[in-house]
Amino acid sequence: MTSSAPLEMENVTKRFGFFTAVRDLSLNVPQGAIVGFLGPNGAGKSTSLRMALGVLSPDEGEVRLFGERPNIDSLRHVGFLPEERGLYKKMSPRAIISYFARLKGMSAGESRKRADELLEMMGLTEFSRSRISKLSKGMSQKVQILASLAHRPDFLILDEPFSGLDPVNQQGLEDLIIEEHKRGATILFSTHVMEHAERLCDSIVMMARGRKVFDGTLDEAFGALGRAVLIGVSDGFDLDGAMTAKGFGENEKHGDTWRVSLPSGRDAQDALRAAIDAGAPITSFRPEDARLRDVFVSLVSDAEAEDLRQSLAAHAAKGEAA
Ligand SMILES: Nc1ncnc2c1ncn2[C@@H]1O[C@H](COP(=O)(O)OP(=O)(O)OP(=O)(O)O)[C@@H](O)[C@H]1O
Repeated sequence: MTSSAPLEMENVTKRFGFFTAVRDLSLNVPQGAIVGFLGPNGAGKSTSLRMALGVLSPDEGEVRLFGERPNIDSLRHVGFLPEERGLYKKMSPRAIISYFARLKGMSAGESRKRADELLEMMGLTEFSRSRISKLSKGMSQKVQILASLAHRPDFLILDEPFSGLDPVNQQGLEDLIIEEHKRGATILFSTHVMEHAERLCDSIVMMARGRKVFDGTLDEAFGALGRAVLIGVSDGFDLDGAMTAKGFGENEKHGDTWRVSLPSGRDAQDALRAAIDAGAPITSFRPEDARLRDVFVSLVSDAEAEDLRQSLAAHAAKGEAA
């Protein structure tokens, strides 16, 4: 296998008619990484993943899979779970999984062995010879996931793999992703569910309205949100005035608790000291425990606000020109 990164996208744009679904996207999925691809509905995730596989061609920019434009050879090393689910209803899970493995070059004997092993891992052994039509939606989704990775791909691309699974099966899928990663696979998966990304990923890429709004490690994502502490005070104390005087300018009140943003170079202890020095009657204190969900909401709303600003500016420019 080549030493090039499993996936590189450079300034990729995709339009459908006048609509730009993906705008100037650059990203790099390095060998051995688990990357989460996040974004609200319609952000352009599936379109980007389809371009990564060569199912769609970009209008601008370049896609490289293991250093080459997606082609039959490079795709042999890739496993893909599409967003659209669907399997041959009359086949059994065992037959489907081994069929997909054989399509990617595995021998008949090895593919059946691998199918049995995977079905056991996902608790599906007793259904291995049933027809897909007899399985629940979640079960057939698990079979489709197993079919995508049966040939032990070097690079696994999963489009919304967790959607439609109950919490137990979501946990089972997290375990499977970790197993695949231990085996040596690089993984890129899209999701709306931040908690999976928080638990599994080395780094994340966030999209909103076709644009990349964040690309970095989880720590960098939390850093992008800005840190804060939550300070509870009694007797309607004016913490805002006190903290502003001590250089903590951004303070929001939520009931008796204030959210005090930490300016760069000041930490939680500095904020606590400042509140004590100001004589605040403190009833509670804790550094804010930011979640990926907060980062996501903040970056996505920034991107939406920027879009609105640009479209208003374009409207105004049109008006002036008329
Ligand atoms: N073949 C197509 N023709 C026209 N528009 C399309 C096509 N495919 C996608 N789009 C549009 O491009 C935008 C991005 O769609 P895409 O499916 O990539 O988003 P997504 O981030 O995967 O969203 P979701 O999480 O809802 O699946 C959407 O507005 C969608 O309607």
